[in-house]
Amino acid sequence: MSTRPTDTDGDSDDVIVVRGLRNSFGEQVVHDGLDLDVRRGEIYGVVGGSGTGKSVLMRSIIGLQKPQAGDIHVLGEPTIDRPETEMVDLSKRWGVLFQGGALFSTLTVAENVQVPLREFYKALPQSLLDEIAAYKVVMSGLPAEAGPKYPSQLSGGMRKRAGLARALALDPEVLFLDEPTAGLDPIGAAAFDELIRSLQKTLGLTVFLITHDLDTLYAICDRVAVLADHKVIAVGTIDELLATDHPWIQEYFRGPRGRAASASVDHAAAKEIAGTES
Ligand SMILES: Nc1ncnc2c1ncn2[C@@H]1O[C@H](COP(=O)(O)OP(=O)(O)OP(=O)(O)O)[C@@H](O)[C@H]1O
Repeated sequence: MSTRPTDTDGDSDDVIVVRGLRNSFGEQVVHDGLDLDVRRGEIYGVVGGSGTGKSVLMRSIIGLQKPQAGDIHVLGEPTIDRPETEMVDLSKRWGVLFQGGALFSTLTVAENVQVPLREFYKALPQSLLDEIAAYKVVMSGLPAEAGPKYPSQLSGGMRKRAGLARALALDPEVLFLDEPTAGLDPIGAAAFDELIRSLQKTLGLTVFLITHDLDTLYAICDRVAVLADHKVIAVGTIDELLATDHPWIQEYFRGPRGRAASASVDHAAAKEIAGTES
């Protein structure tokens, strides 16, 4: 486990590199000297108390929030102070699922998925837009019949999947997810976790995942970064994090909910082994 990145430039295989990030709103300092590195092909979880700046961090990385200081590179390219046209080209290479899905309520699911396609590839014929949207809808685990429905006609879990279908519209290399399982029941959340894991494997995605969901952290994250004191105070596998003596980390992962999440992963692993052996 590392508490800070070991070099200043990041590894060439790092898809996201943040150095010396500072964000503040008036007197309130959110980040100060924050560093992180996300490796290609990993699911990188980000946790921290409420208000520690997880969403502001994600918004900074994708260029929606201009930091006071720092360097950010995604896929080897800077995201701070880029000319808009260059930023548009870069942003085609990632997909974002915001908290709450952020779907357009007056558009159907299929039309929502087509929004980024229309924005970036204006000349695509409608037949092709329809075909791509239908494919992304099914890829996100929705029935094909969900395409012509409006967000208000879907359950919370289906709306998340619709948001995911839109995030996947441009075949991204990196997927940013902000609290994807918030508001889902445990079964729906576990199914969504599985979907993320399987998409990450089959599409070779790198995933930056903000979550409060301990089950998600245990089930699918390769490494987890902990935000506190305005920076990433520790990053590693959950076992590595458990070996630290930071009080917040201990309380978070060893508290009753952390123990329950750990037990449920152990139980799932035992069932899988039993299934393989029978
Ligand atoms: N545009 C803004 N203007 C002023 N303050 C902001 C703005 N955006 C975020 N903040 C503040 O920055 C802090 C971090 O916000 P952020 O949403 O990143 O927290 P978070 O860690 O994602 O929280 P949660 O886990 O509750 O979603 C909060 O105190 C928030 O009020």
